[in-house]
Amino acid sequence: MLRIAVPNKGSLSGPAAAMLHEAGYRQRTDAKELVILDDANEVQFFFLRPRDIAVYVGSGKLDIGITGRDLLLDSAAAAEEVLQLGFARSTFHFAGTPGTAGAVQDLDGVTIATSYPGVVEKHLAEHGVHAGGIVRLHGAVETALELGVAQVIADVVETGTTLANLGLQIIGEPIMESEGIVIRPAGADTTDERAQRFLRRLQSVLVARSYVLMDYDIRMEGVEAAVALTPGLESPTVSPLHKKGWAAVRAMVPADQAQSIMDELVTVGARAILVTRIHACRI
Ligand SMILES: Nc1ncnc2c1ncn2[C@@H]1O[C@H](COP(=O)(O)OP(=O)(O)OP(=O)(O)O)[C@@H](O)[C@H]1O
Ligand SMILES: O=P(O)(O)OC[C@H]1O[C@H](OP(=O)(O)OP(=O)(O)O)[C@H](O)[C@@H]1O
Ligand SMILES: [Mg+2]
Repeated sequence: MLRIAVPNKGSLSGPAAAMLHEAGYRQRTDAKELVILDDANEVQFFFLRPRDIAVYVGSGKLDIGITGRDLLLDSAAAAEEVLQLGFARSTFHFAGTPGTAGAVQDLDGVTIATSYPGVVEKHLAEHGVHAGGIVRLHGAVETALELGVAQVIADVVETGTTLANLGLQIIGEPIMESEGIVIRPAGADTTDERAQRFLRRLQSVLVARSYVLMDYDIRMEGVEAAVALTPGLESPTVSPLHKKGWAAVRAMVPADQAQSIMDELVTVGARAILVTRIHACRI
């Protein structure tokens, strides 16, 4: 039985549950369920606080976990990233009232409030900066400035709305980029078939979401120019049409390029171009 840690709340939990459902795994129907067994797939899911997931996986008590890259780094757990999932994307920044500081080098002796002291301490050490102190908070970190708990904050920024609403400005370069990731214990057996199967299923969801299937008809003499536009993953399927001198082509194309590829295909003579969503796949 593969034991997998899944975020039980916060920005990671909804997208993680949706991805696992799409990958064919049983998910909980009640948010109060903390452990569920998916017998058919031989996995057990443990719904844990996102911040604790790297700790459990790093200790080897669980085989795999879904968490945020920033949470993994903050925990300093002996776990490693094995797959990026593309959701809960955020950037981690220092911020303060305008004029407080221009770069990380200006933070010598400055008090910094954050929910991610591990990430901040590592970044300061890399830049040889000695803060005046780090105040650990569990949320609503931006408010620490108005309440005088710290002079600067370090926090997650997604749209920048929270900072803008409080009249705060980003200081210096991003500390790190984060997103939902899959982690395994450091040095875990990479040939473990059960873990590989789980990772393959999630990778397949990522591919199914980011590609579409494109079909079109084209005269034989136009096939080479057309397949150059739709090379597919391996190579496109080209089949003869009943009408002499014509072929049908089928290829996977990146979903976000589908419209521009269709524009190009029309110029090389393609007709009846159809785009279909991919429900599931294995590549
Ligand atoms: N507004 C946001 N947009 C995108 N990702 C976010 C956002 N806020 C937090 N995250 C990401 O979510 C993960 C933190 O999850 P966690 O559940 O601890 O906090 P949360 O999503 O802010 O939830 P809450 O604050 O309600 O507890 C981190 O990887 C972080 O980068
Ligand atoms: O750039 P934005 O789009 O405004 O998003 C960033 C905000 O979202 C998160 O807060 P959350 O709502 O999770 O509350 P919290 O601070 O209590 O964690 C994060 O801590 C920032 O405050
Ligand atoms: Mg939050």
